Amino acid sequence: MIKVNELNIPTLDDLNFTNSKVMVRVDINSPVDVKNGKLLDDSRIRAHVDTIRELVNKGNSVVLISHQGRPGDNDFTDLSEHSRLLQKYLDLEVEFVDDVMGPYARERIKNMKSGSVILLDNIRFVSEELIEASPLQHSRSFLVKRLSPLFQGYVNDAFATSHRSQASLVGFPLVLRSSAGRVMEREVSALAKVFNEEDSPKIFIMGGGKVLDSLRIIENLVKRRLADRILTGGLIAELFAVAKGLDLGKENLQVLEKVGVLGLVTRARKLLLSGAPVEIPVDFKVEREGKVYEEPANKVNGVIKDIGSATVGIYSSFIRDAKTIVMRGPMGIIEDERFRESSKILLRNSMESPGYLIIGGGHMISLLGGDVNVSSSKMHVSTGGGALLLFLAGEKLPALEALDISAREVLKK
Ligand SMILES: Nc1ncnc2c1ncn2[C@@H]1O[C@H](COP(=O)(O)OP(=O)(O)OP(=O)(O)O)[C@@H](O)[C@H]1O
Ligand SMILES: O=C(O)[C@H](O)COP(=O)(O)O
Repeated sequence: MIKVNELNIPTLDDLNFTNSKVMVRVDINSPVDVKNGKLLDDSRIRAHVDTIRELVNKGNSVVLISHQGRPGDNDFTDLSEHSRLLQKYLDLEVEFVDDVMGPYARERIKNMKSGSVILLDNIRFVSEELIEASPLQHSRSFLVKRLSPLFQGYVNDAFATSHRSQASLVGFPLVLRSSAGRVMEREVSALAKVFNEEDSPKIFIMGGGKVLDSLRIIENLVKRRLADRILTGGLIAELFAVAKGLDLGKENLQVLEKVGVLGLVTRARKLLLSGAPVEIPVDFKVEREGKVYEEPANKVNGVIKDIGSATVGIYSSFIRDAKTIVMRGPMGIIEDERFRESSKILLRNSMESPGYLIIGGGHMISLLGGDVNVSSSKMHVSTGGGALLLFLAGEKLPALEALDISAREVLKK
């Protein structure tokens, strides 16, 4: 059992499914090259291999469900390419069934042999999946009523989707014996450290462009006194610089206005006045007439693109003394290699520091070469984007709540 935020989450060690038919909810939602349907990054597919292999090795028949994209978006595709990659990494046959809960899918599931693997099609082809509703309501959905009788157990391995109260994530645990998979277990165990007192001092390095999400995390960290220091980069740093009264110049204010950040200055200022341990850059890398300059934060003349080297040095000194470091979002516009150095230096210093490092977010993971399986005793690379943000912001994750309910109500039967 994993205990986190008063929840008890069963693991595969608690349920130990053998010779059963098990539904496994994974998150293999991946960036798609819309020109040819190829996946641009398969790290999430690779992340789930050990859960699937463990279940197969115990004689279970495994039926995988996942979403890809959202209806109407150009990355909303079927899962045929995902099944090809899963088969490659699992080194096992993966039967792709281009159905979800219809008669063909149910027939194929009924006829499975022990140790076989099926991947059903995109779960978001089923309209009920996109409804945000309670576990009880979803346990009464057609999706759950049609599929659950075919299984002896359910495993949720989709940490990166655990912030969604959708049928495939919260409906099955109320009717089937359920546990977390190994990805979910690794994520929740690692991230629980953030809330553990003894893993201090804790440094949070918050960057990127999702300013409202990052502000919500910082507000939670300050309210719960979880952070010893919050080092800012990216657009969140610019928000706090403005909140501190720095004049970043018209061009940068226009950038902040355009992405709706200026409306958050009051909230940021309130945090600063409450004594929040938020550090802002002392210098920035700016671009002016096509050239790159480093300028003091109070004398910016150009468009901010990254934090400066003096700031990297100061932030690195804080990192060296930390026991837990959480990094989410890059310090600069890393799509442009001229603005990648600061993030890479801080990432390297964090990895070399004696502290435990948690990294989240697609852009930061890309600096690692995209491998989310880099989980050592000193480091955890999260598969989560929005889910990680909300977990760090102290919000409840419905999929975890549903597993806790299952442990209390289904397992006890
Ligand atoms: N100073 C800056 N000005 C404008 N954009 C910035 C700046 N610094 C970073 N960014 C942008 O932030 C984006 C990444 O932010 P984001 O919050 O999405 O991080 P992430 O690690 O990808 O997280 P997730 O996986 O949740 O998307 C990049 O596209 C980058 O260009
Ligand atoms: O990539 C993600 O953040 C997860 O797969 C969740 O996807 P969603 O935001 O479409 O629910």
